[in-house]
Amino acid sequence: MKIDEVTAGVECVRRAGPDVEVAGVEYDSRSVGAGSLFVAMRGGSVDGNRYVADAVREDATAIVTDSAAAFDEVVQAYPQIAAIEVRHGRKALAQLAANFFHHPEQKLALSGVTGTNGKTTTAFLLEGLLNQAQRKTVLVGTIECHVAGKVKPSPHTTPESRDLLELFDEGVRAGVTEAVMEVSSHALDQGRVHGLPFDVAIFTNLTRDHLDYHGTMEHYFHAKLALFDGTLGQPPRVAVVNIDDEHGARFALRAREAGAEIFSYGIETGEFRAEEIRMRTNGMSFRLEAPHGAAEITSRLTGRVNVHNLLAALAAALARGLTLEQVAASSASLPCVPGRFQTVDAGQPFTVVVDYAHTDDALRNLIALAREFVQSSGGRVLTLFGCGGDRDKTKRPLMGRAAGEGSDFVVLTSDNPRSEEPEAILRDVLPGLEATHCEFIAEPDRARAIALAVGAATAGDIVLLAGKGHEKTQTLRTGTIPFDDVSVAMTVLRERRKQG
Ligand SMILES: CC(=O)N[C@H]1[C@@H](OP(=O)(O)OP(=O)(O)OC[C@H]2O[C@@H](n3ccc(=O)[nH]c3=O)[C@H](O)[C@@H]2O)O[C@H](CO)[C@@H](O)[C@@H]1O[C@H](C)C(=O)N[C@@H](C)C(=O)N[C@H](CCC(=O)O)C(=O)O
Ligand SMILES: Nc1ncnc2c1ncn2[C@@H]1O[C@H](COP(=O)(O)OP(=O)(O)OP(=O)(O)O)[C@@H](O)[C@H]1O
Ligand SMILES: N[C@H](CCC[C@H](N)C(=O)O)C(=O)O
Ligand SMILES: [Mg+2]
Repeated sequence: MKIDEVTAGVECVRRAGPDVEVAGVEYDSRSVGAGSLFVAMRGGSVDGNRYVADAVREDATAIVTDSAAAFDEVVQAYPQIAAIEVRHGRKALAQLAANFFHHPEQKLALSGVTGTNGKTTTAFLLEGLLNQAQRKTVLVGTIECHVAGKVKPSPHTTPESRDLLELFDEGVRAGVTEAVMEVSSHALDQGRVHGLPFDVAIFTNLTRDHLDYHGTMEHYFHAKLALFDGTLGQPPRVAVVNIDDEHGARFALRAREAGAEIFSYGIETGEFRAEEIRMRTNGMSFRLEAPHGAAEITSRLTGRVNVHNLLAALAAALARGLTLEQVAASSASLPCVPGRFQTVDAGQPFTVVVDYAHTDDALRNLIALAREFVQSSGGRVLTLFGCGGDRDKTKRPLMGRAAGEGSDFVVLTSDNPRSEEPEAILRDVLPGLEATHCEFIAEPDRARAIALAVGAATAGDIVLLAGKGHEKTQTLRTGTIPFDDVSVAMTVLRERRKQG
């Protein structure tokens, strides 16, 4: 593709160099090959402009940079290279990639889910509803990506625009007509989804997380708002908003002002409501009250948070043109999401649950649900959890408090310590946990901690293994090792059985 075609619509500060052919668009020098256009941009940890020489060595034909100095250097040192200076690297990258992949984002109906918790679950549910209606989809999110049923690994909740557009392009070529994606606050803030024309935008909830990145809840709120208020280029056609959340009304107001139609949902308020909820450990049902009728909904998912997630997915599916009859008929067969309230059963007389709760709000909801379930058996709630390293430290004591307040016994352990000292993370949790006077033990080794939690359980109890959900690895200072809560728990349960 000619450089002029790739750069069409990109706001350039300066341009120089020849009229080159572009064979690929890359934002990482390590992916550059012959004919690539390399977008060199300043990041939070390194300056991509440092890698311009590497890109040239790999036979890049064009450099787009967010640095005036780097632009001058390319013009002087590499006259054979097309040089373009832009103000915002990631916004330019999004436009360049959209041009390069022939605008697949305009050939798909895009639904985006944002919020602190529930994005993965809601996205899976919506994808399932669309698939049941014979619509081919792309799914993008934390666990994995799907392109017309083909499963692909997911390095991020929301990939860089270039990778996203490549997935969309693959989808379009496979006959996909809809894309459902999780949109993280990091992605919104950085411009990874800049220019994407969302048809439906979903807000699940806003509670404390990621303050290491956003600084304050107000900044975090504004990052998420960008999906609704036209900041990305245009507002969504429909905004599906959780009106039970304390921030819901603000999202709805700003989306409406921007021109979106609002589909509000909530358990008791909102246009899409759940009435007569009946909850079981292995499923639930309720009557969906919608603006144009009502329908009986049955699901394999359980818990109040999943009533919200289902309402969001149902409202979004209706916004995408499915009928009430279609969504009601499909909901019962939608599978549970891996690592979200996933039970581990080796025939033991108590329940073991693996869940991805990694915020204080999610932990509190999870424990409250477990409490409901043990009420009839008279059992206890035993909670194992940790906090991720190199992430929001302010949530650590709050998670400690949430765990201690609701549980009968807590096992405090490591999540993904990343570059941090595991014991230091545990120390940050203690003030909140100790304030609750709940009995607890601290064991930084997660496998050993799981054995302790399961070992402490007796008939009728619920053991919650929180924080890592579907994850198959644990990241420590020494590297990333294979680790899976479900299989560790299964091994422990089987051994416990053998020992009688
Ligand atoms: C805080 C954050 O979002 N960081 C992401 C971001 O980093 P950054 O902007 O600081 O970039 P950088 O690493 O400084 O590099 C700058 C530029 O130099 C380039 N580079 C770098 C090295 C090199 O040798 N050559 C080269 O060209 C990089 O590709 C990049 O273009 O862009 C990088 C390139 O895509 C990501 O790898 C990195 O993810 C880090 C590892 C990360 O942990 N991100 C997490 C926090 C994240 O994004 N999470 C969210 C949401 C989680 C949720 O769902 O709650 C997500 O969407 O996944
Ligand atoms: N609607 C909800 N409200 C509050 N908590 C929820 C909700 N849905 C799920 N949770 C809790 O949050 C955990 C993570 O859920 P999910 O993976 O769907 O969220 P997410 O927003 O995709 O998270 P992440 O940002 O880490 O990708 C679940 O295991 C559950 O404990
Ligand atoms: N998307 C979240 C996932 C956290 C999962 C938890 N296991 C952890 O490592 O903190 C994050 O990157 O902050
Ligand atoms: Mg997710």
